[in-house]
Amino acid sequence: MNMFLRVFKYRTQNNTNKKKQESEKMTNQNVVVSDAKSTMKVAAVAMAAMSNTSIFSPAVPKPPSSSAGRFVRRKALKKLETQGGPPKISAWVDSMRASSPAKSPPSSPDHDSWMVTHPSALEMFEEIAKSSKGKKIVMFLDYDGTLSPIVQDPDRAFMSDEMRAAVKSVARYFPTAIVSGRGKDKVHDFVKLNELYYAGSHGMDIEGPSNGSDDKSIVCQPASEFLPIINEVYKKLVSKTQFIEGAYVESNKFCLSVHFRNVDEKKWPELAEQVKEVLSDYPKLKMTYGRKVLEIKPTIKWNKGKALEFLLEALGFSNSKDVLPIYIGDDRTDEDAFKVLRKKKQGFGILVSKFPKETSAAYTLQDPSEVMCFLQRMVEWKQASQRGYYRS
Ligand SMILES: O=P(O)(O)OC[C@H]1O[C@H](O[C@H]2O[C@H](CO)[C@@H](O)[C@H](O)[C@H]2O)[C@H](O)[C@@H](O)[C@@H]1O
Repeated sequence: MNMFLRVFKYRTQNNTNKKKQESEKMTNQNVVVSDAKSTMKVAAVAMAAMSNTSIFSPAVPKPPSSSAGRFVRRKALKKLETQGGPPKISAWVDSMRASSPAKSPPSSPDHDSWMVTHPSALEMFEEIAKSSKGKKIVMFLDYDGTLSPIVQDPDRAFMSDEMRAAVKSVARYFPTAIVSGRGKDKVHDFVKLNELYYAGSHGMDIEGPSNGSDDKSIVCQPASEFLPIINEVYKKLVSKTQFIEGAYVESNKFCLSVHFRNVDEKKWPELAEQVKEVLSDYPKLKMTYGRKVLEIKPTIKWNKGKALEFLLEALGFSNSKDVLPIYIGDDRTDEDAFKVLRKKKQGFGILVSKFPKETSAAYTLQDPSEVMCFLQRMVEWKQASQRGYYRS
């Protein structure tokens, strides 16, 4: 991508009434791209993406009936996150439990039937490779639980050197983006590769690869106006939770994570109470449940799916015939990206999970070590096909 940069800033306040209402949620969008024409284009896409209120319900294969309880629990959790009015603390705690439900072990009937509807991306590699014929593959990778294993201490979720080498090789052949709930700089510090795109804060902080100077090819920060209240809430949450052993509030710049992985379950109601109390003063913030974490985000219509769409457009791949996006992730927040791909009938979502889960992903990988194998296989396949050895 050409690196002559211009900065384009726009505000949505002066738009139509609908846009005015929307702008209460998000008023400032900063976009930097390589030339004025594409700047306008990318800005327009971002605007369109922000104002799109429709939520797609893809034709996800029906889960096996024996898993019904788990899927009903997920639905209840979603309802709790999205419905208006403050839920009771007991409901919060139920949701905290539901966000880490009991697992069906691999080889259980549940697991076996799930693998039929969501086969292994390694086993289906030939199919995936075949469907990329004539298309440019773009890789999207979540970080925690995908490139690094889930660990007790969020600050020590390091990725292995072998994984780093695999990601580096993939990025040599395919544009590659890291899409994470972490702050962009923090996830960059973990990954340590300058040649990638980074979408931190659940996609609310996007930056293109550095060209060696200080310039960046793409910058998109749709939640920049929320920075002051996020910082304010961060301080309040740190202060309110400081005496709850094991609680950890992590600042992810445009969003916050309140970790309860190391908090005794008996203390979860107390933690929930404190968080609820702080958030009651901030109606412009919303909360969702992640893996033993409460995620606090601005109430804007932006998520990892929007970040994926933004990046594809910014990379010049708005024509779905030319591109095969592959998105690999393990988290509920990755489902927004899987849904986008399913809706567009474009590319594949790959869920990283050993256990059956409700998902819009087409394929699965069991854990980060399988993710690494998949990335290595992509590179070997690309090298072989460049040498003309690969027949599909
Ligand atoms: O979008 P992601 O890259 O998957 O980030 C989601 C959250 O990941 C991190 O928390 C999770 O991983 C930690 C380290 O393994 C684990 O201790 C924690 O329980 C998990 O929830 C990160 O710390 C959060 O800020 C991210 O939002």
